[in-house]
Amino acid sequence: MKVYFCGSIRGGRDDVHVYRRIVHALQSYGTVLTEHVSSAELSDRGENNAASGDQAIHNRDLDWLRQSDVVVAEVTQPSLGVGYELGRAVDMKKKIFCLFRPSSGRILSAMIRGATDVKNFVVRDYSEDEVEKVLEQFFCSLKN
Ligand SMILES: O=c1[nH]c(=O)n([C@H]2C[C@H](O)[C@@H](COP(=O)(O)O)O2)cc1CO
Repeated sequence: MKVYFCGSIRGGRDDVHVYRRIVHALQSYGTVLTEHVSSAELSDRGENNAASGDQAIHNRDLDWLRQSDVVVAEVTQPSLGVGYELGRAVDMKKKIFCLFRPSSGRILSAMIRGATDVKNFVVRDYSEDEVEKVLEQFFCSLKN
């Protein structure tokens, strides 16, 4: 199974420790195409500060998105890139699982929570200590 993981980069790296934990858990279900999103070495400058590098990042990520079987997004830290990826993934009819931590005090965008359709677009509120369990439940549900 190929998993596309989305997490904030230029939107802010406050949650990178959570992304690390999610990617580690996801690797027990398949190949994570976007492992770099969880790298502690990647700052909020992104992979490449030169504007010319952005098109390469965009095109590579869209290729990976097309190849993926499932999209998992940590959406607590607002990110334009993650929102864009999710919109494109909906258009590609991907299975999408969004994870949000209410303990952040934030209120998730209506354009994400409101996209829930139970079958292909699931938004799950969770706390960090239950992340592995929540992912296990999601991947089990894919088998049914
Ligand atoms: O350097 C990058 N590499 C990269 O793969 N992305 C993708 C993957 C992330 O899920 C998402 C983050 O978007 P943003 O940088 O707007 O927070 O975009 C985004 C950037 C920088 O925008």
